[in-house]
Amino acid sequence: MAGKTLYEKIWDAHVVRQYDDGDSLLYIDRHLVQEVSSPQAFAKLDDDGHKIRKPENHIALPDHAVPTIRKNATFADGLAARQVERLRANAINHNVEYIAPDDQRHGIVHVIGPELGFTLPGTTLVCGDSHTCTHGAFGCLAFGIGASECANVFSTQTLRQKRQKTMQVELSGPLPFGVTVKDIILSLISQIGADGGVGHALEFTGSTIPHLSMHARMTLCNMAIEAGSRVGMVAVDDTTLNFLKDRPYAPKGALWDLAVENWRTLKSDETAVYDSYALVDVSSLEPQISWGTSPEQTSGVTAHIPFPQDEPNLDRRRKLKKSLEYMGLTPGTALRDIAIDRVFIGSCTNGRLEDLRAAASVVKGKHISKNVSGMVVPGSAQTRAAAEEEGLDKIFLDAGFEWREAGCSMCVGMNDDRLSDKQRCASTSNRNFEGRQGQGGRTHLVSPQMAAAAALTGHLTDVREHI
Ligand SMILES: CC(C)[C@H](C(=O)O)[C@@H](O)C(=O)O
Ligand code: SF4
Repeated sequence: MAGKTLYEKIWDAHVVRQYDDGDSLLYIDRHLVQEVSSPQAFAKLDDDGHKIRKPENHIALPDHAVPTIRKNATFADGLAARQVERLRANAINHNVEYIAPDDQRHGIVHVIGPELGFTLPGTTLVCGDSHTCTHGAFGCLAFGIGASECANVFSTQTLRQKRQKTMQVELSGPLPFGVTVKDIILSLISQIGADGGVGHALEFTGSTIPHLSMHARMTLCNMAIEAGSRVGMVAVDDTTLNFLKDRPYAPKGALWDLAVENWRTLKSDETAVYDSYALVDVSSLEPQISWGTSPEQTSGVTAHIPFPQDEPNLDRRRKLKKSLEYMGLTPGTALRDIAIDRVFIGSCTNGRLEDLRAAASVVKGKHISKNVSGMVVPGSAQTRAAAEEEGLDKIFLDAGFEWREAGCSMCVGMNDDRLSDKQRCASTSNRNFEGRQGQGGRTHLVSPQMAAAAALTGHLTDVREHI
């Protein structure tokens, strides 16, 4: 008999009820609540006269709309200010722990969940945010949900869900010089497409994984949703356990030992069968750059902008033309010749300490191009403090970058950090949709090292020539 995949193990352990149509009612262990997606859920709760069933299983914090200059902070607009204030009021009203922007534990939900040890292996964790897949790096079943689902989790601590198919994504070989996990996941998405993972829970496996830190695994799982998959997972190993030990919300003492015993079983059985399979030959990768308006429109740094007439599929050809028009790019241009105006280093994809270290190592002792304005935004207050302890802030400031406070910042145009019309940005975030970083703004997704190198030269460039 076939064994179970990691996804199936955690799923089965959380089924409360099985419905005739194949849906399952799942028990939800933990819920992260942010300001953009929660107002309707709290309103529904209040309208129905319901209380939150287990307030201690939820943490609320604002990240999307918070200004990243906190002193004399002004909000981008009335909506942003209202969202943050409503979250605070709703959380207090419902006895949910609220982490304010000036709290030392503050940050982007997907950065602080793991930092606090709120994200734990074997659990189900949800948030009204599509990048909740990030937490799957800890061998937990984490996925983004909609506002009405948030209301269900509040009042019942359960969710009715359809079980996904499973996809094994094998990463093979060591990371070459100058190549990072960001390049792995961008390359996977360009290979299988932005819809390649639809209906599937991805599990990243293979010889590359044991060498990846938790920070790197989170970057990997963060972008599962950009391949169309709500879930991205990595099995538990010593790296996972070492990261979590002694974190504030992680179990302690005998409970820790008991938990570890259970968590060690959180890997797919040898005999497990996945519904589909993809392979990334990591050892042959080069640094990647997205050049279009979907993360799948990505190529290696040595490539050129494609010619739409070479695309045989008419629908794809039309989309390609439209992307290049929006991006203001001419077919045949070398990616390395594209001049940029701005650099953004941050987000829940690449705003963690290792990312900042990597970017700092490229710009140390140098100065960014006079044509570029650069911004570094740590993913959390703790990340910011740790970076300052190592002097990374000084390296960035000396190089001409701005050093901001934690938040989603220019990953998404919901706060003051935005691109203006036609501004071009090398960004470490995860989405390059039209208008994502500000109306008319043009985004190139890259790794932190690649973003740092682009800041130095004023154009997209190959980081391998700068380290
Ligand atoms: C605003 C929020 C709900 C959204 C998401 O669902 O992911 C945002 O975080 C994003 O990255 O696009
Ligand atoms: S940093 Fe970007 S991707 Fe992550 S939660 Fe915020 S807006 Fe979404």
